[in-house]
Amino acid sequence: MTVLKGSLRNRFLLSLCAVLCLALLALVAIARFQIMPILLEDEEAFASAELDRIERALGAELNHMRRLVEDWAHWDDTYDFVQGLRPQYVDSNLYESTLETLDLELMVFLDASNEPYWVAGYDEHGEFVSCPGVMPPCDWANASIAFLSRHVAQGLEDATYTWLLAAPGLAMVGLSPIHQSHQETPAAGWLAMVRPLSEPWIEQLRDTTGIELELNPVPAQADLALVLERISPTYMTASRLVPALPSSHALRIDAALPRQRYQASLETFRFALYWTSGVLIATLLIVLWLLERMVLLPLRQLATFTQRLHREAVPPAMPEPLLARHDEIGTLSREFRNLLDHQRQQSDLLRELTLHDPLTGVANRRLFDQRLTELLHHSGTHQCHAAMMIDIDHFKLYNDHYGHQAGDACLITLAQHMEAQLKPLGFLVARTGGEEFSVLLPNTSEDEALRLARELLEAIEALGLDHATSPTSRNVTVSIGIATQQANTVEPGDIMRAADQALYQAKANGRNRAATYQAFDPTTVFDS
Ligand SMILES: Nc1nc2c(ncn2[C@@H]2O[C@H](COP(=O)(O)OP(=O)(O)OP(=O)(O)O)[C@@H](O)[C@H]2O)c(=O)[nH]1
Repeated sequence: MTVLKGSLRNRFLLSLCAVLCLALLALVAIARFQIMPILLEDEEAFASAELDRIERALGAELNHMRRLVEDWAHWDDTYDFVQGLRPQYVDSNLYESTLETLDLELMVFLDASNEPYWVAGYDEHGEFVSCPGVMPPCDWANASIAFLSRHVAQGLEDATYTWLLAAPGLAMVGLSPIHQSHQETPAAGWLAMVRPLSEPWIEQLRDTTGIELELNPVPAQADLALVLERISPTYMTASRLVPALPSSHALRIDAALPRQRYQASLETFRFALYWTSGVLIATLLIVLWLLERMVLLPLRQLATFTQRLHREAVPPAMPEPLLARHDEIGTLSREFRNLLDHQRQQSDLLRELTLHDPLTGVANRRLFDQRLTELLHHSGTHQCHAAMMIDIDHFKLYNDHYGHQAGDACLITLAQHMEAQLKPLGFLVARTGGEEFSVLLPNTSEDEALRLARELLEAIEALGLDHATSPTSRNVTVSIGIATQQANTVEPGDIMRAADQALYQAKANGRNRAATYQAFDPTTVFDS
């Protein structure tokens, strides 16, 4: 069967493809505008939480520093030391291993007038130095000490402070007033401890937090918000500024973070997307297959059947599988078949009407001529056929006497009688005129035709249909003309003209009789 461009199958296929594309577009749009922002937001929250952890770790270090500086500042020996009462303090406490153990770069003792009393620390060459005040070799610490003195001079409350230092180097500072341990006395000075945020210290912070991080001094900015940079699908950097001293600076925490959560979520989403797409495509294919099986295939069968109806001389039968279906197509097929049957019946009836005489029910002239033509054209040269022409004698008188309706009844009675007598023998009786009948007698010789005509004459007279005004008989009688045809070279009209002439002869000879007409010799009329 030819596949039509605009066939239902192609249109469904196109429509389903369009639906599929739209559904996939919708999925992609959902992914792009709904899912991805959620994943990125989640990733931002993750980065923020990681930076919070780093800040908490820094806070814990500052607290540790706070406790350390407070311990030393609230030690009575320190209190005595800054008042010049315990000079041995230096030898017994401020030696190199103390700072090394405490991981300090510098310890500064300020006296009650906020002047440096003692300085101990590592100079720029890494050499441990310890000296009273900011004098060589402790002058390298000038900048830090000046910064601390300035802060203290600004009128700090009597409390312990910790800061992150961004300049001159990365460091953590603890500052505490020096008090006696058990007595409420005014502060005797301040103790400052500076711990460098060295690479080993940062490495330790990395170990503690499990985060790959850097601490970098940057110029101070108003906006301390999180900055996230997605370097690759698997890796990103998150930065946040934390306040530090001096105020012109800030400390930036840079963390390199894995994008595992994002990747895992993305993977899960992709997995779901692929499966959804797969299920969608499979569903559409199944729908197409079902459509093909349940609708398109039977529709094509129905279309093929209707095409064959036009093409084939013998109408084909409706395919049985279509009729057996219990769905709409089955109903349509059955109704279509019923319609066809009805149409055939109607056309049979129409043919019947066009080929039969409506009054008597016997064949009409059209059918008679048709059969006669077929018979003569399909006969061999040795076959002999005969034809009778029958005319009711004095039928005008019958009509005049008994009326037209009785005349009709008479016509019906005679026609039915003749058909009852001749049809079983395979002969065709037709009403070929008003009160004229013709009989076609295939494969019948002249003698046989004559014998049959005599039987018919007798039988009709024996019917005893009264014909009071007939000059021939008291009953209705007929006259019969007979002609035979032996060669198929003669036209159908010739045999009937010959029969007509024989009929004329029968009437001329006195009616209620049969006369034969010998082919091509109208003079040899036999009168019966
Ligand atoms: N009742 C009736 N009469 C018909 C019908 N058809 C033709 N006739 C009548 O048949 C008659 C034929 O008359 P004619 O041709 O003169 O023939 P006829 O009276 O039989 O005379 P002959 O044939 O010479 O014996 C006419 O009166 C027609 O009206 C019909 O269908 N019904």
